[in-house]
Amino acid sequence: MSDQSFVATQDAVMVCDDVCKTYNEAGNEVEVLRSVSLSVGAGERIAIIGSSGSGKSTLLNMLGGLEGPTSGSVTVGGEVLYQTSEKRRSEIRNRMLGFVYQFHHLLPEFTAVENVAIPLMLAKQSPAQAADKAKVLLEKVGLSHRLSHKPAQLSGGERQRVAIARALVTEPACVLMDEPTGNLDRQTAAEIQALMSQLNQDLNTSFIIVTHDPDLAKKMDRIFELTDGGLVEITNH
Ligand SMILES: Nc1ncnc2c1ncn2[C@@H]1O[C@H](COP(=O)(O)OP(=O)(O)OP(=O)(O)O)[C@@H](O)[C@H]1O
Repeated sequence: MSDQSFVATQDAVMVCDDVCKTYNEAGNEVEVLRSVSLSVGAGERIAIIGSSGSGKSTLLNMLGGLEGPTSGSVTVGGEVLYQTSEKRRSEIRNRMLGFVYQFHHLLPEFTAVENVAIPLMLAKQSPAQAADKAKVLLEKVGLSHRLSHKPAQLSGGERQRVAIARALVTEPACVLMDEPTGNLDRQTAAEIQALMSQLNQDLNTSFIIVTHDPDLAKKMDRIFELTDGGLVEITNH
């Protein structure tokens, strides 16, 4: 199927409809998400907050196609994620979504440029083209002096910025971030926020961000809190 089959409508890049998630732990059912619904418009920036263990990562994984709900549906670019094949799901993820996790999962044997170039190569771009784009993104996150460094040669904040560059390099419709500025000092966190705003304005990228940082949450268009398994919108500012 061609890329045109991915539709990021004005109305919703992502829709999460009546999602429930229950884990079965040693015979006990643990209900983590209870009838969660969320619609994310193109260019919309959403913060998800909630106490530890409230289900934020579970929800983010579900929105990102990593873990199916017990019931309910998640639709990305008009396609119901967990009703397609695994192959199709990974195509949707690669084409439509970008991910930044707390543990950045960079490949240790590859340089910063190579780590950022990998999603483009998976999308069938030539290695030279992919490396060029990766360098541009690494410059944007302030790492032009670290292009050939491997993850072990980078600081925690630098690794985080490589992960952010990797998530953004394919210009995804929606970026999912788990504590994107958690390990960063104030100045670097502010730079990353500025980069997100720039992408949001230039490319209408949507962001869904799980965060404990109230400053970051307040900069988003809408804030939701996960509490007792439910997602409740709280008034910004
Ligand atoms: N695979 C699993 N099997 C069983 N229980 C799980 C599983 N994954 C998560 N849980 C449980 O679901 C609940 C929500 O976990 P989750 O990681 O989504 O919370 P969180 O809000 O992201 O927490 P934190 O802010 O501490 O990262 C927790 O009680 C956790 O123990």
